[in-house]
Order: sequence, then structure tokens, then C-alpha cells
Amino acid sequence: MKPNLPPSIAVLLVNLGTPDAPTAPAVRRYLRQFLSDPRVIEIPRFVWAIILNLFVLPSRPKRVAEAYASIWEGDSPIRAILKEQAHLLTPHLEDAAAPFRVSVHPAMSYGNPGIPDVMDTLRSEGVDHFVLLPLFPQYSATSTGAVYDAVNKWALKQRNLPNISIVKDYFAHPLYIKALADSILRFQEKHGKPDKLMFSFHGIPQPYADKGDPYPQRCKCTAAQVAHTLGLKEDEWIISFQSRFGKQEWVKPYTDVVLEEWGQQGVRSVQVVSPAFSADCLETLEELAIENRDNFLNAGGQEYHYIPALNADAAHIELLAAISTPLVKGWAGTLDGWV
Ligand SMILES: C=CC1=C(C)c2cc3[nH]c(cc4nc(cc5[nH]c(cc1n2)c(C)c5CCC(=O)O)C(CCC(=O)O)=C4C)c(C)c3C=C
Ligand SMILES: [Fe+2]
Ligand SMILES: [Fe+2]
Repeated sequence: MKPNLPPSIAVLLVNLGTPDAPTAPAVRRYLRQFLSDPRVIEIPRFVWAIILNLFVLPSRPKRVAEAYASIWEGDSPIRAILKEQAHLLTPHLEDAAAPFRVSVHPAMSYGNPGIPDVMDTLRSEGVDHFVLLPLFPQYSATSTGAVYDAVNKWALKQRNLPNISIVKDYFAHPLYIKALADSILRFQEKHGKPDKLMFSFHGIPQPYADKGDPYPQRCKCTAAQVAHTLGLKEDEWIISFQSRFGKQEWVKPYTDVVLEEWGQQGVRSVQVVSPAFSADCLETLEELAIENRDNFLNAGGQEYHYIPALNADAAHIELLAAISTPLVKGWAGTLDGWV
């Protein structure tokens, strides 16, 4: 006898997270959850709890909330874009799941919609097969690793476990490289070719890389493949890392430092693309498009452009479909016999 609920498949598109509102209390709640994750901050728990509660959470949320307010458009861009990506991906997967149902949902490691809440809701609606696609093209323990943790933590509480698959990353996927290269070319059709193209990735602390986090190598591979696809010469592009947090050394070179040096050295025009971000967010719309623009222009640069993330581009959705289709098909295959 078959249980009454028809089984269905859910794909979760997962991004990092964001506050519920651009206010200091909402940012404080979000930062407390995010920065309490031992995947993100590796300082011993007791010491970090003191620093977090005495120094970070009393002061940082006000400043960061102002930055969020400057980019907020009815919602946080990263969440609005994630919802759109999920909506656009759905029709691409229907054939792969047939004759079973498939749905695509936004989920976030921190803030809302949170991974465990989304999985609870879907489970109660009869989902027995999950595909999680973290939208971090380059694996890092600090980003993708935290998604695995959230799923494992949720799974510990389940008696009747569902099927689960998680995509580790896709830093060299041909459709990813092509989508990036095409988005750069499209941008340059309008704005011309700059003196320098900068691939600015979100950074991680250098000791994390020293202990084996493969993220910087993956970033270098992505950037080199895109530069090769574009036929760029060695001195026409650079890879750099942004968004430092705290006092320790982060992976280098630093985006803000390079831009300042370029401005001083007489580099006239720069375009910055940020392939680690699959959606525009605080770190691109504020830090790259505003803060770092000022760094470059104030140091003597003439022209600065930020090239938007892949967001809801058709080529991006096709890439996400290409990655998730075989996994959805695989789960649909295990359901043979239901119909
Ligand atoms: C030690 C601290 C941090 C690590 C390690 C880190 C890794 C990391 N982060 C992203 C993606 C995003 N980070 C974003 C914001 C953000 N990141 C940190 C700190 C670390 N990130 C902080 C404290 C913040 C919040 C803003 C601030 O207080 O400065 C965002 C933006 C989210 C949004 O709401 O728009 C993204 C996206 C990756 C991919 C990554 C490791 C590779
Ligand atoms: Fe971050
Ligand atoms: Fe930042």
C-alpha cells in the first residue's frame, strides 16, 4: 500500500542571508546569527562571545543598517533576486521531474527564509526529495560549508528522513564561465573596454585558506577561465578580494588597496566584476559600486564601473537548470513505480 501523499521534489536555491529590515535591531538579529556560526568565525567560542557582545553588536548594526537602507528597494536585493531566480528556474525543471511534481524555493543560511523553516514546511507538504543548490559558485567552508551544517542540523531532528542532495559548487562550469564572459562583453558594448578588468571576490581570512579552505584557488580558476575566454592579456585583468571583517589578515590582494594604488599610478578606467556573488547585495551595490568607486576616483582614477552580478539573467537561470536537472531527474528515477 502506498502512503497517501504523492511524493514531490523540491529544489532549494540557497544564498547567504540578509536582515528582515534595514534597521539597527533587525541587522543586529541577523549579525548575531551569522557571526555566531563557528564556520564563519573560528575564534574560540568564549572569547568571541565577549568580543561579539561587547564590541561588534553594540556598534556595527547602526552603520550597517544605514548601508542597507541605501540599497533597500522594498526588500533586501539579495532576497528579492533569490525569489526571482527560484521563480524563473521552476519551468526549466518540470520535464526533468515528470510525472512527479517539482517546485523551487528560496532559502538562506541566516535570516529569512531560513533553511530549516523551508525544509519543515515542504516536508509537511509531502516533499520527500530535496536538491539544495547553494548559490556560491566557489566552495568555501564559510559559505557552502554552513549550508551543509544547516541541513545536517535539521536532519538530526527528523525521524523519517527525506532524500537529500547538495551541490558543492560550480566554479569552472562551462555555462558559468560563459555567462560571466557574456555579461562582461554585453556591459562593454555599452561602456567600452577599460584599462583594467578587476575580478573582485568576497574574501576569507588567510588562516582559513592556510588550513585548507580551497576557496581562493577556486576563485583564481574562475577568473583565469573568464579572462582566457575574453582573450585578455596578463596586464589587463587582476583578481582581488573584498569585504574584510575584523583585524586578522585576509587573502590578498585587497580590492580597496589595489584600486587606490591604480588611481595613484595613473590607471584611467576600471571595470569591476564580482563572480562570487550570484546576486547583487550589500557587498556589491554598496561596497563595490559606491565605496570602492570613491576609493578609485579619489586616488586619481577617471572612470569606474561595477558590472552587475548574474542575478536573473537568462544565461544564469540556464546554468542553474543545467546543474539541477540531472539531480531532479535522478530523484524522479527513484520514484518509478509510483505511477
Ligand atoms: C569572518 C567574517 C566573514 C566571512 C568569512 C565571510 C565569508 C563570505 N561571505 C559571503 C557572502 C556575503 N557576505 C555578506 C555580508 C557580510 N559578510 C560578513 C562577514 C564574513 N563573510 C559580514 C559581517 C557581512 C554583513 C555586512 C557587514 O556587517 O559588513 C553578503 C551580503 C548579504 C546581504 O544582505 O546583502 C554576502 C552575499 C561569501 C560568499 C563568503 C565566503 C566565500
Ligand atoms: Fe560575507
Ligand atoms: Fe562589506
